[in-house]
Amino acid sequence: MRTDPRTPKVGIVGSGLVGSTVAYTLLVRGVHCEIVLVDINRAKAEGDAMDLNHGIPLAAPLSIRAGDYPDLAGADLVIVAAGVAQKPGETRLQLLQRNATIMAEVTRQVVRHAPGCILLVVTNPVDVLSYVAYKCSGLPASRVIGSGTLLDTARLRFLLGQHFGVDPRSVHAYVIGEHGDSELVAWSLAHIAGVRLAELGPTWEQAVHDGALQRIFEEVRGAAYEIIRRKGATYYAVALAVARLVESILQDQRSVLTISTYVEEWQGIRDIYLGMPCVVGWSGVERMVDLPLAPDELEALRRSAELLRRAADEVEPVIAAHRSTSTGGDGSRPSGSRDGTGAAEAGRARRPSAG
Ligand SMILES: NC(=O)C1=CN([C@@H]2O[C@H](COP(=O)(O)OP(=O)(O)OC[C@H]3O[C@@H](n4cnc5c(N)ncnc54)[C@H](O)[C@@H]3O)[C@@H](O)[C@H]2O)C=CC1
Ligand SMILES: CC(=O)C(=O)O
Repeated sequence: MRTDPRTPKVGIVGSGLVGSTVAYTLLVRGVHCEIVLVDINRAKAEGDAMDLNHGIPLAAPLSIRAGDYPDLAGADLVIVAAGVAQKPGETRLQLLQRNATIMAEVTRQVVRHAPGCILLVVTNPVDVLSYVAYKCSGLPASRVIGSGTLLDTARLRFLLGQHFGVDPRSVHAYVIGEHGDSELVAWSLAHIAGVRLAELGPTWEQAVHDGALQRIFEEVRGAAYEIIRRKGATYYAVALAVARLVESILQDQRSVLTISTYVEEWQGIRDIYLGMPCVVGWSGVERMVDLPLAPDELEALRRSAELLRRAADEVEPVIAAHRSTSTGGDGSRPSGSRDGTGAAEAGRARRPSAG
């Protein structure tokens, strides 16, 4: 249980389409918190804060303001959605070189002012940039989280719900691996009401034989490309995914969500961030679920991890130039917060350790 009675403080760095929609979603969902918007374009953050504040009387009591990095002091959670987004036809990995430096610089600033925070990376390519943030922040891996395949998993559940004619919230299925072209579905573990898809009988047989599941997977994997081709960006569903994560963290829900998490060593996958179901609560990632994947799924996951590892190697110079000198991203905790209160740090330190 979270014992700290303060109103939780959430920073959003990058008040663009995604960042500002996350703030809007937190407001509309009535998530109890104080929000600070930071953007290199200060006027944009200020305009968003004004616009959102005008909705408070119609939604929920909340404090939203624009600020700079020092205003993040004492933040419990900082969401990073700063950087460039894909143009039509561009892959997420093609953003890597441009966004890695931004992520490294943003991370150093955030940790300088809010060392007790959980860092939640949304900027793409989210898995590699979560790795960059981890290495440059010096925070323990449990407190550096990427939004990972949470959005892809929601897309998958929506489409499977449509296909099988059930509420997508009753569909349990995970997209894992890269939030990108090498992602995969853990089909062998997918189920509806405890009945594995593979055991749904004629419905499943038909879905496999008429290629429906393959089409659903391709639709999930290609969703961002299709939306960006039509309207230039995606932001509503990702904002809901991030808000869901924020709720799980701030309210210590310990929900199982497919976030991007640090895998030190698991089934031959080493030293990389990638999407896996994890228990997420007030202290961040409490544990990764040890999925009993089918052999072909494990093989596909390893291939996805290898691709992410090669991408991480490409930004090693950026990491080397920005690596935390206090801890080197080795999992140890940076020394106390610079706001002098140590509030967020102390609040987390008071929590009982996870199972
Ligand atoms: N992980 C996911 O599931 C998703 C990730 N994204 C990613 O989120 C990122 C943001 O996308 P959008 O909001 O659509 O882009 P956007 O262009 O609307 O917003 C980006 C914002 O970042 C700001 N910014 C740029 N450099 C900065 C810096 N150094 N410090 C502070 N602010 C800075 C810009 O001024 C702008 O307001 C992109 O990388 C996009 O690919 C988008 C959708 C889903
Ligand atoms: C842009 C992006 O990463 C998505 O919508 O999945």
